[in-house]
Amino acid sequence: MKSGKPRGADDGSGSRRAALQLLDAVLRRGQTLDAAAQRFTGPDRALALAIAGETIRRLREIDGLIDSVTRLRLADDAKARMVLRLALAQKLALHVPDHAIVTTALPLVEGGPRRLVHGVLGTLLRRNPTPSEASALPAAVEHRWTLAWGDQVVAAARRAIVRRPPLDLSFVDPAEAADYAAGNGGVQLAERHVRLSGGPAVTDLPGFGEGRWWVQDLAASLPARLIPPTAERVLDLCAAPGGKTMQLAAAGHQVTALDRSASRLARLSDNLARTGLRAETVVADAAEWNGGGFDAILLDAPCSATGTFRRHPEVLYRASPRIVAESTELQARLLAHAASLLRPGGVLVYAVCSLEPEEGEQIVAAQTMLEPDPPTGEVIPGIMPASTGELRLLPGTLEEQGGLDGFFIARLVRR
Ligand SMILES: C[S@@+](CC[C@H](N)C(=O)[O-])C[C@H]1O[C@@H](n2cnc3c(N)ncnc32)[C@H](O)[C@@H]1O
Repeated sequence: MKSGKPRGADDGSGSRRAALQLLDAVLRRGQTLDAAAQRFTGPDRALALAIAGETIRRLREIDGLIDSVTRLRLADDAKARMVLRLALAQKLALHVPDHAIVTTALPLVEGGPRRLVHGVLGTLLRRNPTPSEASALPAAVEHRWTLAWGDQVVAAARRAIVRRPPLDLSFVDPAEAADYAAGNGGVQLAERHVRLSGGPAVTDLPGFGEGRWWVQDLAASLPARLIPPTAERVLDLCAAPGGKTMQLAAAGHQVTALDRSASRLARLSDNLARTGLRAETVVADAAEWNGGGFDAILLDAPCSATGTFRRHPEVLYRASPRIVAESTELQARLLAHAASLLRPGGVLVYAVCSLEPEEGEQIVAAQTMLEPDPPTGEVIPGIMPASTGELRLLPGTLEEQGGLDGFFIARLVRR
């Protein structure tokens, strides 16, 4: 290339090679993007993550483009398809110029299907495709969610997956939120919570260093809002990295935060230190730990996390029926044990960031130790629990305000 750069200077190929490895790790080996990206540390990392992430968001839209010009359908895991996917994501979502897309794609198939990739890419780029406002989800997910939630929710999820989700901040001091929103181009959608639509890196935002807030999707803030304000001793089960622990501590509860992962609890302790909040921390298995008599328990159970697909689109390619079934077995055990740690009359809030009813409604319906404890009125403006006390947050909820992660939340009481 006549770039005038010294040999070895970045010509963009390092980030594309890294993106190819990330895509392979996610689609063929079932890893998360963050876990797969840990091996990359240099300047290529951010661009590689952006390319791989946008590819996964628009995978079916992109595959449709590729299939519209190949005579024989390329196998899903063919290298030519992988490279074309990355190239088209740069075209549709990242505004990379066509010549840069081509010159960074071809070295990835050197000694392989170079002519095929060059031909298909050339044809598609000449058509100048534009990004659509919705992209289909993996077929298995669409099938499941159509049965569980219906066509309109699937249509909303197709729109949500291609949109960049907003950044939500939870404030230590609720009195600060309104001024912060006004001063930083945000909106306050609920008490203590500010939504920003973009801007600098989180660590560069005003107030991060002083620990005035932490990042937390608005939906993820709802479970702790259902803990009765009068509860003194509150147990946060499966607590790390501590978004809900900080909420509970900021609301004035005496919090015990338990997680089985010591390294994730260390992150929770760092978060508490940054925000100046306090909680007792315990490394233990929540299905076995025996310290009882709590006034309230928040069980944020491990799950398939399919509700977080706007921030982690790859969850939709990972959450197989086997992973969901493994989660449900653990969730049922955790809920039964958590119920035994409550004092009589104590309240338990069960939450999962999952859009699979097996991990939410069905877990609560199958337990026998607790009864529904419906909260009255809206939890936050626009979000009303069902008469059973359950909250189901689906794609399409508060869409005009930027949407929410998918969640299931239930408030229950021990009689
Ligand atoms: C959904 S995340 C929790 C997020 C956290 N509540 C928050 O708001 O930041 C699930 C957590 O469950 C923990 N976990 C999984 N199985 C567990 C078990 N058997 N006992 C205790 N913690 C467990 C994981 O280590 C992970 O930190």
